[in-house]
Amino acid sequence: MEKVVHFGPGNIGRGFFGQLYYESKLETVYVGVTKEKIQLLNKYRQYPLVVMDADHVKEAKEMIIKNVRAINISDLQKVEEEISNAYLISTSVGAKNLIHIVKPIVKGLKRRWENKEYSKINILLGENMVDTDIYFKELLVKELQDDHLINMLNEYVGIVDTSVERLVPNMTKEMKQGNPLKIYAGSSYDFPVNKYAFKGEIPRIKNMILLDSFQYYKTRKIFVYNSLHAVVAYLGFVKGYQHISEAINDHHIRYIVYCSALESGKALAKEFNVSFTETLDKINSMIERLRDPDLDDTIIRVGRDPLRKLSDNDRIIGGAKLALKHRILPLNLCLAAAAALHFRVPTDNLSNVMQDMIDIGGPEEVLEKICKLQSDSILWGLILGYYEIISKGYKIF
Ligand SMILES: NC(=O)C1=CN([C@@H]2O[C@H](COP(=O)(O)OP(=O)(O)OC[C@H]3O[C@@H](n4cnc5c(N)ncnc54)[C@H](O)[C@@H]3O)[C@@H](O)[C@H]2O)C=CC1
Ligand SMILES: O=P(O)(O)OC[C@H]1O[C@](O)(CO)[C@@H](O)[C@@H]1O
Repeated sequence: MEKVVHFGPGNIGRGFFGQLYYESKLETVYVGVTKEKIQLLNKYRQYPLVVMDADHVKEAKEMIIKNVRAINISDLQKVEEEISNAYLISTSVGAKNLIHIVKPIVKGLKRRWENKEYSKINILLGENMVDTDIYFKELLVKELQDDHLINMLNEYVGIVDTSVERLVPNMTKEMKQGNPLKIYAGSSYDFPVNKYAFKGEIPRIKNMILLDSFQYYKTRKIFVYNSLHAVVAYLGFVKGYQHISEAINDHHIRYIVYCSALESGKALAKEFNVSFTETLDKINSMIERLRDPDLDDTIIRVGRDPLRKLSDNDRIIGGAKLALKHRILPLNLCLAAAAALHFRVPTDNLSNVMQDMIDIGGPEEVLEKICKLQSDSILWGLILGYYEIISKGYKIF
């Protein structure tokens, strides 16, 4: 049985990739950081997955995902060994953690080549980030240093960006009852990937969709669908809600969410010269789906890492900049950015870092360093204006 080394045995790692690989008759070796989870995966070599049916949420289907084991990222030698004879590598560690898996991957690749293993290998990136492939390749090149090794990377390693469509929410204590490895997931099975990024034979993975226009597809996922999700979370947080379904069922919030998605969606259609109709249908159905309390999620999870979500090429500012480029005034995205600047969750480290930045340098510090905005720009003025309005407690939504 061929082996996949998958970094990140979290929600998407177990709730999506594990199933894909099991059903494609591949073995999954998870590389993680949590000792207990690694021990459990090695003890049972399987875990239960509950797939919730989108249209008949009460008819959830439980299955057992098998052929799994796990190793710790700190055990560099084992990681190196596993990569040296792997069929495929994949990730779902969170964009901010990609930097921490570069060294072990490079060591594994070097070991492959030292062993004269010159079969081509692909790295599937399962993170919510635009241009993850470009970013990750830069990290690999920096770590490899040597020109000869960089040539080897170019020749033998495919760095493939993907779009994970499935939603895996926060696991509550009740959900994990009976088995801490148990995971609940949304029903989406599709796995779109960048068709042109593979090296060698394209791996046979169930439900993998080879897309021609991957760049448009992925940017739309982040700038429109993930964006509207984040907008619900940040506006909901300001209004004191805890769940996404509560926030989206608030008429004022729903209206702003819808308008924000129109701003980025229309800008994207113009940028890529495609029709907006299909995107509009999807925006409507996504908003409806978020209203369903059976598929609920927490505002804290969806809004997690606000600094990443406010960065210049991510779901809020990325869409706002593109909108402005196409002469669409992104008032609603700016309001959402201002709300995001108020996101303060003690357990979310990046929200603490953001609040420290704001305490020292004001919201301007985030706008300049993270959003990469100029102080004389339209977006700067709009976001700061909304930030002040929210700070002063005026009700604008
Ligand atoms: N949850 C969801 O519905 C979706 C998530 N995504 C993306 O998938 C990625 C993972 O998200 P989730 O699974 O929800 O998060 P998660 O927090 O449940 O999983 C991340 C996993 O990576 C592990 N990890 C962190 N640093 C690591 C390192 N240096 N080496 C090895 N493992 C490490 C964590 O311990 C955890 O098990 C993110 O980029 C997210 O944006 C994409 C689509 C859907
Ligand atoms: O996983 P991130 O990038 O922190 O953001 C959460 C977003 O990703 C998802 O988990 C899946 O796309 C959504 O629930 C949400 O829009």
